[in-house]
Amino acid sequence: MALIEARNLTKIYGRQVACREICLSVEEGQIFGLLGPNGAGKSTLVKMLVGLVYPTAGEAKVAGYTPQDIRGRRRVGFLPENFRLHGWMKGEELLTFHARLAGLEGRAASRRAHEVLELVGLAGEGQKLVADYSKGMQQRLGLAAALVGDPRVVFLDEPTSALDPLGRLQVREILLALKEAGKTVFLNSHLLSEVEQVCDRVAIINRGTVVAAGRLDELQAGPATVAIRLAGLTRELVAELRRRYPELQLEGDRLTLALGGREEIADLVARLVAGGCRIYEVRPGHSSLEDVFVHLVREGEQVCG
Ligand SMILES: Nc1ncnc2c1ncn2[C@@H]1O[C@H](COP(=O)(O)OP(=O)(O)OP(=O)(O)O)[C@@H](O)[C@H]1O
Repeated sequence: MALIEARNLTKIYGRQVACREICLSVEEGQIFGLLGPNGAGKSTLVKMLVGLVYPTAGEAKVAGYTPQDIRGRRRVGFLPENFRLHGWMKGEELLTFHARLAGLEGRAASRRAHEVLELVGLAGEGQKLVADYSKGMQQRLGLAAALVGDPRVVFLDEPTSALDPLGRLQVREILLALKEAGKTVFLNSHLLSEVEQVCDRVAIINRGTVVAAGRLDELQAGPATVAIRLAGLTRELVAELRRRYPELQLEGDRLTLALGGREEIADLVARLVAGGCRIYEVRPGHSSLEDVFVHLVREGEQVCG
């Protein structure tokens, strides 16, 4: 069942098109990653999905309701990118306040505040003023506030930008625990390695348009490389291969080629063997998410000038 659905979502600010006819759907229990360069429209898309910005055109459903519907909002947690928490409140007080807003009362609200403080690694810091928290601690507190109402769907806009490597690891663990508990997570992140490690599906947007979407292995299934250790390669065979693979490199007994896809490897090896080569090692490489991202964003720049 799709818990997040966007159909032709478009947002135009004056003459600036922030999002153009975005379609996507996220199944229940998935961690979905949204990637894109600065200004691509990621935050605008999230703001439309959580009901903070009205779309110019198109529609969205989150947890079965339109983003403005209070019944849907009760099921949604949100950590905005540039959030400001009340500095004059203590951490625990702020979370108890958010727990009350989410409908919990009295002891249940303070118990839940304790639980989420612990979940984000701030147990023992709840009596400090939020203004005295470090940036990373404030980000953890923001994440705790997003989770305090036990939402079914969580939108996190750059949740680890202020965190050290250990903090990032903890957030990844929290995201995986949320998935384990059946929650749906929509993650905006610049950190490709983070997305690669936790997301089931990914969309890449550039200049307000989705330029790729799918499972990570599908996105990475495009151009591939292969490194082959071999003996007996003749000049004629090298010339033949170079016509087909202009980026061919030969160093000692190691031949490296850029292929159109991994499925070409079997035919390539068969041709080498038929040409009299002995093969010692075949090592396929796949394109990283970074390769895919850079390729798509650069391609977009060339098309748009
Ligand atoms: N309130 C606004 N008024 C006018 N233009 C806006 C507004 N919010 C965003 N934009 C424009 O819409 C485009 C998309 O911005 P958005 O913040 O959604 O991008 P982003 O992908 O989240 O960027 P970043 O990664 O830098 O946070 C940008 O050109 C931005 O200048």
